[in-house]
Amino acid sequence: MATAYRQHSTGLSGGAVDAEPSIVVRDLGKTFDNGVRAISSATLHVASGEFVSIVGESGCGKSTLLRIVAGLTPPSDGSVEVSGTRVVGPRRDVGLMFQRPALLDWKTALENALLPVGIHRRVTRADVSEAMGLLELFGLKGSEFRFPRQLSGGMQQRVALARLLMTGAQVRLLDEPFGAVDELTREHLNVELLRIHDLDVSATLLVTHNITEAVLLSDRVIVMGPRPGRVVGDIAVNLPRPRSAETTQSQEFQRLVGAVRARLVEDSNGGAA
Ligand SMILES: Nc1ncnc2c1ncn2[C@@H]1O[C@H](COP(=O)(O)OP(=O)(O)OP(=O)(O)O)[C@@H](O)[C@H]1O
Repeated sequence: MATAYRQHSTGLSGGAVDAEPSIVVRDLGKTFDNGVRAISSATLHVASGEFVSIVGESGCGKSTLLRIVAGLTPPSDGSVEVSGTRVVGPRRDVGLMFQRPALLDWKTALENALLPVGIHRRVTRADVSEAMGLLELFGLKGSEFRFPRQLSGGMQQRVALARLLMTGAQVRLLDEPFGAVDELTREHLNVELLRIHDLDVSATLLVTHNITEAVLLSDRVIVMGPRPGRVVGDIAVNLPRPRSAETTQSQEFQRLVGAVRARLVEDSNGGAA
C-alpha cells in the first residue's frame, strides 16, 4: 500500500518537483482591509519529515496563517516558501483539510477520494486500487460505495483524509480537521493521522485547540500569542515514534502537555503586545 502511495505522489506532485517538502514562514504579517491586524512578525518552519502543530487562543490568527501558507490569502508583510519556492497562490503540491470534510453529496466515498486525481487526468485502475487501499487503511472497507449521507461524521473525515492523500501533496495543512467530531472519534482519527505521517516523507502543519492532540501528533508544538499572532513558544516533542493512544499515558507526555499549557497561559496573562 505505502509503495503504491509513493508512486502516486510522484505522479501528481506540482510546484517544486523533486524538492523536499518544507514550509518556511518569515516575518509574516497580515492586516485585513477592515484594519484588523491578525498576525505580526510570525516566523516558523516545518522541515521535511516534520509534523508541527500550532496552538493559540481563539482569534490569534492561526487559520489566517494557514490560509496564507496555502496561498488562499495574501500576506501584508513577510514571505512564505513551500518546498523552496515562494507561495504566490494555491498550488498542487499543498494539500488542505478543514474542519468540515466538504465531500460531494452525489459521489460515493470512493469517488470522493478519487476527486483530486480526476481533476488533473483520467483515473486509472491503479488510482482506484490505491483509493480503495486507503479507504481500507482508514477502516472504511465495505463503505466504498456509500454516499456521504450514509456515513457518520467521523467516517466522512476519514474519506477526506483519503482524499488528502490522493492529492499526492507532501506539504499538508490541516485546520482543526477533527473539531466537529466527538472525543472518541477524534482519538481514532488522530491514530489515522499518525499512520499517515508514517506513510511517506511530508511536511505537515496542523492548527488545533487541543493541546493533547498537538503533543501526540507533533515533532514540535508552536504556541502563538494573542492577536496580533506571533510565535511565543516552540516546544520540541521528542517522544519516540511510532506513537499511539498509549503514548498519552507516559509521564513525559504529561510533562510536555503541561509545558505547552503553561506557555499559553503565561502569554495570555501578560505577554500580549
Ligand atoms: N477576512 C477577514 N477580514 C477581516 N478580519 C478577519 C478576516 N479573517 C479573519 N479575521 C480576523 O482576524 C483575526 C484572526 O482570525 P483567525 O480565524 O485567523 O483566528 P484563529 O486563531 O484561527 O481563531 P479560532 O481559533 O477561533 O479559529 C480575528 O480577529 C478574525 O476576526
